[in-house]
Amino acid sequence: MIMDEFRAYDGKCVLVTGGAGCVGSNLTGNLAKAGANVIILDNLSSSYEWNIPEYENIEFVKGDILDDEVLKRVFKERPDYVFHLAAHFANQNSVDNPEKDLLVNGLGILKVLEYAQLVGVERFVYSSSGCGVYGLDSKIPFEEHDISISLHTPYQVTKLLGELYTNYFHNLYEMPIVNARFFNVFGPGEVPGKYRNVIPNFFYWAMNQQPLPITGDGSETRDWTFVEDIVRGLMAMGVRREAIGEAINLGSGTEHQVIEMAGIINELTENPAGVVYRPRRDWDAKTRLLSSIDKARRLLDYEPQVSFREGLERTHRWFTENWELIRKSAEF
Ligand SMILES: NC(=O)c1ccc[n+]([C@@H]2O[C@H](COP(=O)([O-])OP(=O)(O)OC[C@H]3O[C@@H](n4cnc5c(N)ncnc54)[C@H](O)[C@@H]3O)[C@@H](O)[C@H]2O)c1
Ligand SMILES: O=c1ccn([C@@H]2O[C@H](COP(=O)(O)OP(=O)(O)O)[C@@H](O)[C@H]2O)c(=O)[nH]1
Repeated sequence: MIMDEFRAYDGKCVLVTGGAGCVGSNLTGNLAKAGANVIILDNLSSSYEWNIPEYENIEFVKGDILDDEVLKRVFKERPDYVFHLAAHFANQNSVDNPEKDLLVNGLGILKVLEYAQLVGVERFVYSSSGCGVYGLDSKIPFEEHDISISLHTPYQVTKLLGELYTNYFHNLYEMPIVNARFFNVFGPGEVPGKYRNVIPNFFYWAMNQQPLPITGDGSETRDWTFVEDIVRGLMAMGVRREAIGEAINLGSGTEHQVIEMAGIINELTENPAGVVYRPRRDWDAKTRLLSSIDKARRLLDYEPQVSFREGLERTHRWFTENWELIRKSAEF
């Protein structure tokens, strides 16, 4: 996947907070392949060390973004680029633990920005969220200007807050920030669990031959985006000048229904148990999420490469190859 422009990372120091997670483990592997010296700062609160790619140019520092001592240690390396992915994840977790959510996603990003400002980074890329910034009053497909401040979970509030902080550092200190608005990411690297996304959890239950619980009527849609496409978009955001100061959607630009996704997963895993219907989650007001990716195409030459079906097949392969580790790690 290495394109010519990603050679800009060769020999550079890149800090990835949350680099052991789903997106982070895929991003750090590709940065390492591009020749970067990668530092992962992650407290493993929602990820596993076995998931970190093994390259000699990846250093893993176990620690918390709220801990000044560990922040001083990683910023002493004077990173050229920061990808800030660490977060308290995600909606249901934030409804259950709203104060922790604010601490990590609010105070956490503020601290990382303060240290990034002190050392003077070439780029600070923040992983914002489509579900966090667009609301019921935003027009579908969501364009970057059409944001909402009528949100439904603490996580959505704090993902938006993160953008307000990055914009503030850009406006006052001219920090070269980019706000990457991910739509529902899926793919190898996301271990199932109580607070994880639907696709890894459906694979887990299907591989255990359990029925897949559809929370709603199954007609709900999401703009599921394969993690490798997200990584290509992120790496372009790190090097493209046109991206500085911008918020840019990273999605697939297509939507699929939950019932379709469940059917493919049951087919791939040969799960005879089918689906069961459960009530919609009380905070889950957005029955459709769909990105416009025109801006990403224009500014980044971004083009999703992996179809939904192929992405699910590749995720299934990862589950099969890592089943014992996944089975031991998944907590519900
Ligand atoms: N996955 C999605 O569908 C999606 C969609 C929109 C936005 N995002 C955002 O993208 C980023 C990455 O998402 P992901 O799916 O890889 O999530 P993830 O939970 O797999 O990764 C987040 C990582 O941050 C780490 N972390 C949490 N709190 C920390 C702390 N206090 N200090 C240090 N590390 C900490 C976790 O251990 C984990 O490895 C997050 O910021 C998330 O909000 C994800
Ligand atoms: O156990 C579950 C969890 C989620 N969903 C559906 O899957 C979609 C995506 O849910 P997820 O929690 O992965 O992401 P989010 O709702 O935060 O976008 C939503 O339409 C949910 O209704 C589901 O049917 N069963």
